[in-house]
Amino acid sequence: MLEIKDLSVRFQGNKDDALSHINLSFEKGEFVCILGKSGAGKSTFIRCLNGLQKPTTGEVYWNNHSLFDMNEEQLRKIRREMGMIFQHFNLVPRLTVMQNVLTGTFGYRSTFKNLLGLFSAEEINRAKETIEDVGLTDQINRKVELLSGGQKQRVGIARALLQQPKVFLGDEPVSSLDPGTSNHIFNLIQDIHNQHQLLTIINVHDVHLAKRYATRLIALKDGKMIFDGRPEEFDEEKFHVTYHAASNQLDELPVH
Ligand SMILES: Nc1ncnc2c1ncn2[C@@H]1O[C@H](COP(=O)(O)OP(=O)(O)OP(=O)(O)O)[C@@H](O)[C@H]1O
Repeated sequence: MLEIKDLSVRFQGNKDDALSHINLSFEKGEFVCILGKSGAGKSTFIRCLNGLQKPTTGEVYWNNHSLFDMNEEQLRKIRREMGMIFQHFNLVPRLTVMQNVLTGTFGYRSTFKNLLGLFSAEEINRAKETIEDVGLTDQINRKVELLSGGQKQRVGIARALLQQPKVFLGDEPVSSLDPGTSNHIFNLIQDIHNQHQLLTIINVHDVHLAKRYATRLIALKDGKMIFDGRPEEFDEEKFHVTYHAASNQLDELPVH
């Protein structure tokens, strides 16, 4: 479904790769968490998957089509199939829950319609259902700036869901939330993942959370993939290597 071949990214002016020769493939139904300490390359990786970040070398294939050979219109179509949620929610604070969620239809509509803010009855009904799915019906007409962090992330999830995505991408979606709320958000993501049989790929700092929900873990360190396996295989030693060991020890470690 999603295939990454020899993907490397080096930002202009940097002497090291942010991502270095990553090879991976993902299938529908997998719940993948990406681990790694700050600066390991997690966000850059997620941004490559939906074409927001162009690699220096390598390819990302979506159902056998190269993302980086596509024109803007083709890429826009693919992005509709990729719902994305963010650490800082990326909502419009002065708009209501309903208005924010309806922006999830933008990928499907002409710019002219977007500017006029026209939504069909069908779109409005679907948005209402999605807001109900994330448990925010009682907040539907409230401005998003008045909501808690957990509620804001629910709006972000509802907006992504309205796109009817096949892939759900998360860039540290619970890093701004307390542990209890993070659990609730992960429960919700898991329910949605199971119900719609998605491919879910999420960056996360909390290893316990990742091990509880993921079916597959990937660890990055200094842009290199140092682990790819089942959550139960990510033991104390792998944890130490991912978060503490010096980078110059990496060459001695096999990739799992
Ligand atoms: N736009 C940019 N220009 C230059 N360097 C960048 C840019 N974006 C990221 N980097 C560098 O690329 C590397 C990987 O960054 P990235 O944000 O992907 O890491 P991360 O694992 O997501 O970190 P965090 O957990 O702190 O969000 C870092 O060394 C970072 O400084």
